[in-house]
Amino acid sequence: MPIIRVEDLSKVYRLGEQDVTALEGVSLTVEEGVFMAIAGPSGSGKSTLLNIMGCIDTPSKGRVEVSGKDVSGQTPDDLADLRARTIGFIFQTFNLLPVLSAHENVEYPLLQIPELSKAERSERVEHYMSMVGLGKYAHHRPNQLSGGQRQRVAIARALVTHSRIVLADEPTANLDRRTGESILNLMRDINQDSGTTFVFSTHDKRVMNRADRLVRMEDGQITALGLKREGSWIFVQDRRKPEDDPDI
Ligand SMILES: Nc1ncnc2c1ncn2[C@@H]1O[C@H](COP(=O)(O)OP(=O)(O)OP(=O)(O)O)[C@@H](O)[C@H]1O
Repeated sequence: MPIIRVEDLSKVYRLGEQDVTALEGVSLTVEEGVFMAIAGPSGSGKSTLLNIMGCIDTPSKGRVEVSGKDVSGQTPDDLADLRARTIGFIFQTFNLLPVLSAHENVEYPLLQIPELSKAERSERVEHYMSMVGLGKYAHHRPNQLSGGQRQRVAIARALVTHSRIVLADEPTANLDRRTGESILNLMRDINQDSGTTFVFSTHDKRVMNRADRLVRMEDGQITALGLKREGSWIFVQDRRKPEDDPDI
């Protein structure tokens, strides 16, 4: 069963007197366990698509299913619960709370799960902090951590609720190349070890080439859909123009 399915999505933002079409007729199936990259130029709709798949934004038109459930009929409380228990987010600017320690940042989403005791929360936080290699940094505040370490905290925070899906908006954009690679390796290891589905947007060709599924976007539409087979991309839908980059 696909873990996310979107059908004929459109999103129009009203900006003053103008309508801006961010997505137009986007349909996509995300199978459980994939490591999927969404690539495309700035303004092509990558973040809008991720936000709608993660139920933090709603489409103007179209259908969104998460874990087989149509989310359009759900109340804001149901959606908050679905997000809290199923979906983790990672952002390019890390989005950690500056006044909280690394441990407290990771613990924060667990406060929305009332059946967990304080001891269970601590045990989970320690497990994920050590999984991302930050066991010794629990008491550091974000401004006492490097960019790569902050993104590791964000990864632990995304996983601590036992999310089956992690959506990451340009997770390596603010990191130098080596640190970005180590973050990507960490995400890939977690994907392979635990089967957690990852969908991430990127501009970076090296990052997209690490994926096993590739969605190419242009002007709010999907122009190509790639599957990795024995190290090469096979495109099952391809509406790219001849002047587009042939590699992606
Ligand atoms: N809140 C908003 N209000 C108005 N227009 C918006 C809003 N959010 C996005 N847009 C517009 O929608 C289009 C798609 O934006 P989106 O952020 O999804 O693109 P993107 O591919 O993620 O870009 P980038 O790579 O620069 O982050 C753009 O034209 C953008 O200006």
